[in-house]
Amino acid sequence: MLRSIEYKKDHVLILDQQLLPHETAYVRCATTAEVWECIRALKVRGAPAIGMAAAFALAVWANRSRLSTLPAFLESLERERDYLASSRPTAVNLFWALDRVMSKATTATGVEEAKRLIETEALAIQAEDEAVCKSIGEHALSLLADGDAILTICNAGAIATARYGTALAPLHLAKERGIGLSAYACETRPLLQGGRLTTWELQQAGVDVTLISDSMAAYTMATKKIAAVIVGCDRVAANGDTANKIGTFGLAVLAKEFNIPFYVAAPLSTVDLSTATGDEIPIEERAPEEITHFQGQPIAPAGTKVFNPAFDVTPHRYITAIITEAGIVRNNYAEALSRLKRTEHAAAQ
Ligand SMILES: CSC[C@H]1O[C@H](OP(=O)(O)O)[C@H](O)[C@@H]1O
Repeated sequence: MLRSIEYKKDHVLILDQQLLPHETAYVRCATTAEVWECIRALKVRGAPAIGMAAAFALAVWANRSRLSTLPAFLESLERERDYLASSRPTAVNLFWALDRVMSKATTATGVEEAKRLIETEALAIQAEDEAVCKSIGEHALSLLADGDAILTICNAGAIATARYGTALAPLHLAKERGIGLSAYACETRPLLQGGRLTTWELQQAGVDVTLISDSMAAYTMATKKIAAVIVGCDRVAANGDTANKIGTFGLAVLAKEFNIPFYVAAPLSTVDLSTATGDEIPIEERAPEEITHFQGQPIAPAGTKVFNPAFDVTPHRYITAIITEAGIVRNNYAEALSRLKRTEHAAAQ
C-alpha cells in the first residue's frame, strides 16, 4: 500500500490524493507553504494524515533553519506552527500534532537539540498512528463476522493515515486473515473521496467494494444486508458528538431507522476533550466551485448561491459505539472518553 507521506529530512513527499485513482504522483514539499497548500487543496487529507504532514513540515523547516539562537528559533517555529494551523479548521489532529511537536521543541536547551526533538516527535506520531489504526481494526473486527457487508463514506483508509486507516482498517485486516468482508462506498460528493479513493484503495487490497452515489444510501440499507455503518472522524467532542465528512449525519439517522449499528472509528488523537459538544466544532466551508462545477465544467448557472460545508456533526445519540485503539466505547461517552484520554496522556509521558 502506498504511504500518504514520506519524510526526507530536507523535504517531505506527499501522495497527491487529488490525482488518484488515475495517477500516482508525489508532491515534493520543501517549505511549510508547500505543505500548507497540499493540506488546503486536499492533496493530503484525512485527519491523521493532515497532522502528520504538518508535523513533518515543522521538521523540514527546522532542518533547513539557519537560526543559531534558541529564542529566535522557537519564535520562528511558533510562526510556522500558527501558519500550518490555518490550513483547515475541523480535523483536530492538525492542532494535536503541531502542539505535540511544539511541546517537545520547547524542552530543548539548544537549537540542535530542538531540531532532533522535532524530527523524533514527528516520526513518533507517524509510527504511533500505524499501531493505533491496526488496533482500531482489531477492535472493529470483533464487531463483524465473515460475510458481513459494511457501508462507509469518504475515505478513512490507509492513505488518510499512516497505514490501515480507521474505518477501513477492519477490511484490510480481514483480507489479510481470509475473513470475507465487503464494503459499500458512498461516492462522497463533492470531492468524491469515496468514488476515487476508497474504491481504489480497497480494490488494490483485493477487498470486495461496491460504489454507490450518496443518494443511494437509504435504498442500499433497505435492500442489501448491511451489517454496520463504519465511518471515520475529524473531531470527536468530549460528549461523543462527532464531526466527519458531510453526509455522515444523514447515514447515522438512516442507520437508526434501519436498526443498523453505526460505528465511529476514532483514534484517541481525534478525541478533543477541550471541545465540549458538537456545537463547538468548527465546520470548514469550502469554495462554491466544488459544488457548481465538475472537473472544471460548470453544472449550475453562474452566480448560483452555494452552501458547501465539508463536514457535519453526528450527535452521540445516533452513535452505537466509538471504536478506539484502547477499546470500544458504548454510551456514557463523556466519562469513557475522558478516562481513555487520560490513558493516552499517561502513555505519552
Ligand atoms: C481517518 S480520515 C478521517 C476523515 O477525514 C476526511 O475528511 P477530508 O477528506 O476532508 O480530509 C473524512 O471526513 C474522513 O472520515
